[in-house]
This record gives sequence, structure tokens and C-alpha cells, in this order.
Amino acid sequence: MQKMFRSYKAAAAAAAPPKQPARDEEAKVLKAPGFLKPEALMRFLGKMDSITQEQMKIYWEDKDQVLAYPLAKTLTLSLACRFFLGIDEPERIARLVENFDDVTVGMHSLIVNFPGTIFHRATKAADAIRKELKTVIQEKKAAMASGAPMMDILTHMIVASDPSGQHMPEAEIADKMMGLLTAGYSTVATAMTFFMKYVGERPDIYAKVLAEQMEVAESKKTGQLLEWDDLNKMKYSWNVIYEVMRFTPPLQGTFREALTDFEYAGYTIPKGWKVYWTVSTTNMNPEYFPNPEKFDPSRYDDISAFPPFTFVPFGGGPRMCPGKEYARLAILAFVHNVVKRFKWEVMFPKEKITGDMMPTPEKGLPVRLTRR
Ligand code: HEM
Repeated sequence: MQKMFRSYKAAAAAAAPPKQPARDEEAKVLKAPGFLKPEALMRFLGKMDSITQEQMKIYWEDKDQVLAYPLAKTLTLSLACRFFLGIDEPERIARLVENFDDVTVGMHSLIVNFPGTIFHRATKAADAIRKELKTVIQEKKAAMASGAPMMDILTHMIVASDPSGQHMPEAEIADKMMGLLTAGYSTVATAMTFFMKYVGERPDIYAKVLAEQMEVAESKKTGQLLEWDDLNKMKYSWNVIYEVMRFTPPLQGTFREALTDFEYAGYTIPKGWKVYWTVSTTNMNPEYFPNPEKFDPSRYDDISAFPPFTFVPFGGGPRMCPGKEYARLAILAFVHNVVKRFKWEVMFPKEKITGDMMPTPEKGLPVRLTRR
């Protein structure tokens, strides 16, 4: 986990001041469950599908129009709270959504800490989240003591101990959970939101996604939830998501440390400097993406044909996003449920997109829904 978070920590310095590096033993403890590997995620998929269906029922069905972005965030935070923390209460999730938004915005702000600055707001929000998470940890410990069965990442962190039998302090667990939730919540929501935008503007692509998803839906019995094999039948839908992420990368980039001096564009970058790499540097390069302005999911029919590090929505190398598979599950469960139920129209195709760290539709991406 230490390895997983080191570069994110650099990016998140604004919201969470750097702590002592995690101990090696902790890294082992936290990695042990393999909670983001497909074997572990398989068990989550049915529940992801049912949570997505519940949210469609509460927030989407019977509505003529919705704001796609805030609803996508509520969905992804509900999923993350369920699978990372084991909590389901909507009021708690609503409180966290607000605070996480402030932390996310603060990640790329100037470190100026006095009332009224973005950084100050992010620090306060991070404190509020830590406080809430500590309460969750205490409740969880009490529930565990009463023998209730637990299936979430937080429980693993609480019970795990290092070789000397030491458990991780609550404050540290809270920080680690905050890092995981921050990394895995608005990124997924952004991909879902821009799927709504780009596919809402392209009826031909919508028709193909719908055909693929209906084939999956029709192969299932009434009420049967999504299973792992179903995801393998969603290749076109996932290619659409790739194209969504090429047009609008949910995470713009992150930091690396130069291991040796090197030359770039006539400048010497000294060893030890922090460098910021971006996902989108090659996204519109016609050498790799012919006709780059065209939204064309078929370019990923053979994804292995891309030269290394030209298309990197999830990063690359040893620090590549460990949440990629989790994101695929959550996004495809959303795609399946939304296209099965609705056609939609983007109400303001020219809506301004703000935000440097996370692209944000200024009005929340209002869409007009038509029940299928
Ligand atoms: C569409 C969704 C997502 C996108 C586009 C995305 C993108 C990225 C990118 C570009 C990086 C930097 C990788 C690098 O430095 O090479 C990253 C790192 C990371 N992501 Fe994601 N991510 C997504 C979802 C998630 C989820 C769901 C989780 C958690 C469950 C997660 C956890 C992390 C963590 C912990 C890191 C830091 C890895 C490290 O430094 O070793 N991400 N992500």
C-alpha cells in the first residue's frame, strides 16, 4: 500500500500533509488481501449491479431530466463506501460527497492556508473526513466484537497486524482509507459522466452499446445480477469508455521523481526533481490516433497495437492505477443499467468544463431522459 500511495500522496499533499513513510510490514499487511485483484472483485460484481439498480430506482427512474455528474458521484461514493468501508447509510454518504469534492479540488491548489483559500477548505474537509472515518472504525470494531460478518477492506486493515503483533493506529487507517476513497471515487464518476455526454451526442454509438448490453441482458434470467463472464461480452462498451477517457481523461496526470539527471527539450532536469507527467500529451496526436477529433471506439479493437505509453488513462509502469479493474466493473455495471433503461439527450452540448485536476461540467451535465 505504501507503494500504491506514494505518488498519490505527492499529488494529495494539499489535502493531507505527508506522514512518515508506511512501514514495510504495513505494506505487506495491506496488500495481502489482494482486494483490487480480479479474483477478489468477482465477488463484488453482483452487489455493484444491485447497488447501481437501487440508485437508478431512487434517483433516475420517473425523472424527465437529471444532473448526470452529481448522480454519478453519489453512485461511485456509495459503491466505494460499501466495498471499502462496509457502510451503506445514505446520509453519511451525502456528507462525505461534499467533503471529498473539496479535498479533490484542493489537491492541485496553492499551499496557502488561511480562511477563504481552496487549500484551507480542503484541509478542513480532510479533517472532517478523518473524523467521520474514525467513527466508522470504532463502530466497525464494536460490530466485529459482536461477531458480525464483515466483507470490506477496512475490516482487513483493522484486523491485520505486523510481525510484532502491532495493529495499525486508527489515525493511520483513516488516512489510508481517505487516500483510497479519493483515488477511486471521482475518477470513476468522471468516466461515467462523460460517457453520458459523448454517447448522448452520438445516437449511432448509443445504438451499438445498447445492442451489446441487450444481448447480455437477454441472456440472463429475470432478476439475475451481472457476473464476471458478462463483462467479457462488453468489449464495445469498454472501447467506448476508452474513447471517453481519451477525450476527457478523468485524472490528468501525476508526479514522478527523476532518478537521474536527464535532458528534455533542451533543459536539464536534475535528479531528485519532481516531474509532473500528463495523460493527455499524446491523446490528440494523429501519429497514434488518426483523425484524433473523431470519437471512434473502433480504434481500440486491437489495443496491443498502440506503442507503449501513448494511451495511458490509468498511467503506466510499476505505479499504474491499481484500481483499473474495480473501475471497469463499476463503469460497465453503470453502462449496462443506464442504457437498458433510458435514451438521453445532453441538454447543453456546449456546457463549460471546468477544473484542472478533475474535469467538471459546470452545470452538472443535465440530461433529458426518455424511458426505453
Ligand atoms: C476511471 C477510473 C480511474 C482512472 C482513470 C484512474 C487513473 C489513475 C492514474 C492515471 C493514476 C496514476 C498512475 C501512474 O502514476 O502511473 C492512478 C493511480 C492510482 N489509482 Fe487510479 N484511476 C481510476 C480509478 C481508481 C480506483 C477505482 C482506485 C481504487 C480503488 C484507484 C486507486 C489508485 C491508486 C491507489 C493510485 C496510486 C498508485 C501508485 O502510486 O502506485 N484508482 N489512477
